[in-house]
Amino acid sequence: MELVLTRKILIALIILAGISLYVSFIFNSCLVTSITKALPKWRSHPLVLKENRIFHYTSVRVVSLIEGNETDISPKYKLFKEQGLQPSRQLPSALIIGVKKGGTRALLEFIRIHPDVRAAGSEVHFFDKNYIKGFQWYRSHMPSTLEGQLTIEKTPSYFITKEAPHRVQLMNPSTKLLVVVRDPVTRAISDYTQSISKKPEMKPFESLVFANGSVGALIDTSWGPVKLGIYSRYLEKLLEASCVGDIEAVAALLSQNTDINGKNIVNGWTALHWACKRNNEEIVRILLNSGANKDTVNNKGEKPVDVTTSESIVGLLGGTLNKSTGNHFDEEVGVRFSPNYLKNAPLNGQVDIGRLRSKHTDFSAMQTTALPAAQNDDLVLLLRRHGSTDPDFIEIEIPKWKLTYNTLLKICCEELEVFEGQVERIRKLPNTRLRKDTDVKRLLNGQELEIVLKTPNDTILHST
Ligand SMILES: Nc1ncnc2c1ncn2[C@@H]1O[C@H](COP(=O)(O)OS(=O)(=O)O)[C@@H](OP(=O)(O)O)[C@H]1O
Repeated sequence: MELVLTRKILIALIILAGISLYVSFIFNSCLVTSITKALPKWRSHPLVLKENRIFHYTSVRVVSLIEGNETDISPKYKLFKEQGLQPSRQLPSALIIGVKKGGTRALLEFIRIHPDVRAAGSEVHFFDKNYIKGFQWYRSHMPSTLEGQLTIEKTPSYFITKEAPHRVQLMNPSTKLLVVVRDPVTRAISDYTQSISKKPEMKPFESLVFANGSVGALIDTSWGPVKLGIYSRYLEKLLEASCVGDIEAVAALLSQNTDINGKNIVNGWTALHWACKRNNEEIVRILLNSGANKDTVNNKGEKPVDVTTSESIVGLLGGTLNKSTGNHFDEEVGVRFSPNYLKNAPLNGQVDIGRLRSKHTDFSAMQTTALPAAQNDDLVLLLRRHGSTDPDFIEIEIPKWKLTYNTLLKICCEELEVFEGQVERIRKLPNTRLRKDTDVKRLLNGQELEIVLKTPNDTILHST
């Protein structure tokens, strides 16, 4: 009996060993086949080449946009995350830019109820106080969004920040701007109430709002809370600066050797007259750099300098401010002012630059596109900081018409978050130093650039 049992166990063990051997053989054969199949691929595309490709062409620094998001407790965000969707941070496509005490917080809160809207919680103050920190910094302050969701931010002081419109335009010309206004009197009271809550020693409202402090006198329109309530004063500048396409159109035309001093056949105005009239310093600079004649007179005998109210433009033109020009805000009569933008509304919403506009087919194409054609005419450059531990390049885009050494330097500094004064040189890789505008104008798409800093250890303002 015992002998029979031992034999049975022996047979079972032999069968088990046979099965194990067979399974092991099959498994190993599969492995060998896959490795053999994979090897030729590795030989023709070595891993090291792949890494080089990433090294050379990665355009955006790899930053985790999901980790470190513990503070984001929005239920809808959690829900999306649970569904395995990958959110990322985007620059805002809409901004609530003012006005202070106009109900901007309420507006933002109402809009963000929509599930496809995500908003930065607090005021980011990028276009006024934090612009130097660069767009990467700005983006890092935005909430995570999914594809199709809209990012929105509110900072009421953008409305009164002179540089804000141009800066927003540089970020994205099609950014939607929302302004909520309120009865200027109640707005002023609300503004004052907030100030006095912080500074209880402030004088009473009545003694600040009237010109000489006595009730019933003229309103002091230079006092902040009143001044801010004269909305059209700020709106006018905003609307002017929002004529995005025209700045680029002027440059596009100039690049085609158009008649820079061409006059409008009806009023004799030149492009420089219009740029001055609209206090558009950037266009004035472009025109002057391109050889515009500042002494050309229109049919009324006015030079460009005679139609501007901007002291800085007057400085550029080397003249004196014409106080008798009826276009400037008349401070002495308080709230009486001339709405330039409406009074001189250009045809089709575009600056009148005389015959230049109709001369060029490229230009007429620009009128019909939502984004200026110059956007398609951007030069894409690859940029990194010399000696950085991060070897990746980032992509930067510069409109070709804007290509000057200074513009390039400015954009590079903004992108890499360094001060211009810290830059020792801009190097076109592998070994050419860029020195002047003509060097920059010769750059081609995809050119790799390095910013070399004077003191590498002290240059990073913000780590990413
Ligand atoms: N829905 C709605 N409609 C009208 N007014 C409203 C609304 N919601 C808020 N408010 C009033 O707006 C004032 C605050 O404005 P802001 O949010 O723009 O303030 S801030 O600039 O961000 O500090 C503040 O005004 P005061 O109470 O007079 O100070 C709010 O009461």
